[in-house]
Amino acid sequence: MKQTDIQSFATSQLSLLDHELQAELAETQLLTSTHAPTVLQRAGLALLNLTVSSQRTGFGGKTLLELSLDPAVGGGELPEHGLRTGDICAVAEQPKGAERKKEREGMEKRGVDGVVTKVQREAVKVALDKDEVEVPGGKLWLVKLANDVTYKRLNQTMTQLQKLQPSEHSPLTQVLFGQSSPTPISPDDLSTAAEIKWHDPSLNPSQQAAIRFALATREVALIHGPPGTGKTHTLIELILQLLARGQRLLVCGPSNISVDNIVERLARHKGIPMLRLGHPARLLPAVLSHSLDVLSKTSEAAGIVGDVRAEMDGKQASIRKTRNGRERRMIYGELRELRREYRQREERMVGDLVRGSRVVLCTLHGAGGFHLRGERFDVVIVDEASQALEAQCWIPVLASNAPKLVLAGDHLQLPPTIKSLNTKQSKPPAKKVAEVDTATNDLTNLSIDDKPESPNGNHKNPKPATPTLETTLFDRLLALHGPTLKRMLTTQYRMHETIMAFPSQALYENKLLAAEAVKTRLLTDLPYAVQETEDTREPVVFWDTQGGDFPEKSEEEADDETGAAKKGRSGLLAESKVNEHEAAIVRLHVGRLVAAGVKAGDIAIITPYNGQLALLSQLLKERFPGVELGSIDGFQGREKEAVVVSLVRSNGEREVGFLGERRRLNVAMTRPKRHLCVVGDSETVGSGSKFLKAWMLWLEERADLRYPHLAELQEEG
Ligand SMILES: Nc1ncnc2c1ncn2[C@@H]1O[C@H](COP(=O)(O)OP(=O)(O)OP(=O)(O)O)[C@@H](O)[C@H]1O
Repeated sequence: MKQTDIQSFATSQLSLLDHELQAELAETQLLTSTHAPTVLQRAGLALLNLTVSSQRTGFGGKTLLELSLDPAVGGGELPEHGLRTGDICAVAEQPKGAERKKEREGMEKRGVDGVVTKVQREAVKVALDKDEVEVPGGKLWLVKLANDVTYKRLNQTMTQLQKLQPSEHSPLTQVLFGQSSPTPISPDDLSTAAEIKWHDPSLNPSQQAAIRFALATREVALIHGPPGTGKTHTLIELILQLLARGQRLLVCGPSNISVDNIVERLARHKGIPMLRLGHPARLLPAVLSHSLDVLSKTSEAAGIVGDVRAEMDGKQASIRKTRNGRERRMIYGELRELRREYRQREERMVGDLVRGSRVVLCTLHGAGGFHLRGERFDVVIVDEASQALEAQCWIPVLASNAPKLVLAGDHLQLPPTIKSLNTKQSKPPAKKVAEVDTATNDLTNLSIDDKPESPNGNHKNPKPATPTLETTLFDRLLALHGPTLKRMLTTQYRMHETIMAFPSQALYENKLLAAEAVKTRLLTDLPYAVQETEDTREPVVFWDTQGGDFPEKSEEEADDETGAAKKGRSGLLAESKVNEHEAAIVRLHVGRLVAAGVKAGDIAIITPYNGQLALLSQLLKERFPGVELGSIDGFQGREKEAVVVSLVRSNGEREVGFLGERRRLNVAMTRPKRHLCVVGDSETVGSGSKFLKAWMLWLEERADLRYPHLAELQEEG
């Protein structure tokens, strides 16, 4: 790519991002203006009948509100709601009665915006965005807003990229855009890397090779980690090795959980000066002690900052007590002064902490915060890079000024969540970008993509198609520079070798090996008593429902038949697929596993369709408490001893919908350790794509095959 290509890349990303934002804003606005508050609450978009139970000063000098149920409605535990830490929301007076609609239209104007910082059983905490706002009185509600913060930062980043002058293109940027080729790794570099003293002597050869490669690389290295191959394990060793070479590192992941995972493991190695940037409310307990907020409380400078904070808390409390307008204004004035002072002191202290850290860890988004301004790093490491938008990856790249980038991920699992509330498949969906860690399970719109693609990337094509938002940096670099840029981890520590066989053959060039410890592990080898049955001795079971007796239905058809009320679903939130007979097979199979002694907590049921998920929950939750139910997408990154997959699609038209996305199927079939049970119609599913056809044939040959009979199901059910 030439200079103009970098510009046009950034320009096209900006326009795609804007398009997404507009779609999201339109959707949220439509939902909140056309639906009653109770409907929004059931749909997970609002929380009603709240009151401010406390108000104080939080990190960054922001006002923190604690909202609990109004005692007038009985107080106590909050009802089920969909608000999560990190959600952007408005706190506003709850509209009532006939004026409801009119009032809601003005809601955003009257309410105050903030971010959810903590969700508890009886309270939700919100950090307000603006400094001087009057918190509305009376009965309040909390409404989710479109998350434009994410977009704003992506937008800033792409604008920065767009404006880079050719003289400002670092060698890394040039390689990332194909203006130059990666520097060949010299024998000198490799021989230095050969003298490695490993912290973890148990690393396997492919992990060692990936680390040597990443150490020797000048600009960019990709570590390709198929399921269970110890990608994070490898990154920890890489981080230790880079530190031993005196390098300063910025380590990021797309979600808080991906970052915390690394912090937790790194923390086991004593004495590493590391700092976790990010809001403490979102952090795991073990990670907290390395987080900025805690360090700033315990460090020396914290005393001085704490004094101002206490004074501010006092003022906040007195605001809520006084009703006198003049007095309130005066207190607000004083608060403003204090806040300014607080911020100055805090920034100085934070600056010291950041400068003193050799490893800074944060989300990709978090790397764009002011804390890193002007900081320099030697290497940026991004874990789960194939689950991040390319624009997100540019945040730490530009913020860190680092000459070297290491991306770890698996581009053959699901890409970042780009989704829409509009689930009609017939028209092109308006998509939205969701924060990966707050992703819900609405899956119906991910792109159906079964293009033939070499796992090495299509590097023979020198002109890859114009990247869309979904094209990850990982994918784009593979297409641009080919497989020389990556090293693949090949020993997996999760699956029985039979479970591994198909994904290895179909997606990973037949290169996966099962580690000795897991290779032949069955449910009967669990560390507790499990009876040997025709199920527990099989690593892979396939219930083939072909023949037309197990038809799918749209969720609406199923509801109409049972007369079930559509709880809080509007046209925008509805439309999925269910397969009732398949659900009965799942119940039968799980029942048999449990009867043989497999603990319910060791079993997961996953399906691509929300409708089926709801049905399975109804059927199984009470009967088998402890069995985990989830969407395939939500289960990425997870594992279980036994996994049952319900494929749902069974129809005369042979439509497979988003089963056509092989990366989704890959995730589904690589979650189990000892037992995979697939329930599906080989005729319908096998017609979906070459990949699905191959999978169905493989299952017919290699799995323990079952042909279900309706009568038998009814008997056992
Ligand atoms: N060299 C090794 N020897 C023994 N066990 C290993 C080795 N490398 C990784 N493991 C084990 O494999 C499992 C998976 O490792 P890790 O969590 O790092 O994998 P991952 O690739 O990041 O996971 P995912 O598949 O979710 O991406 C862990 O239980 C880890 O302890």
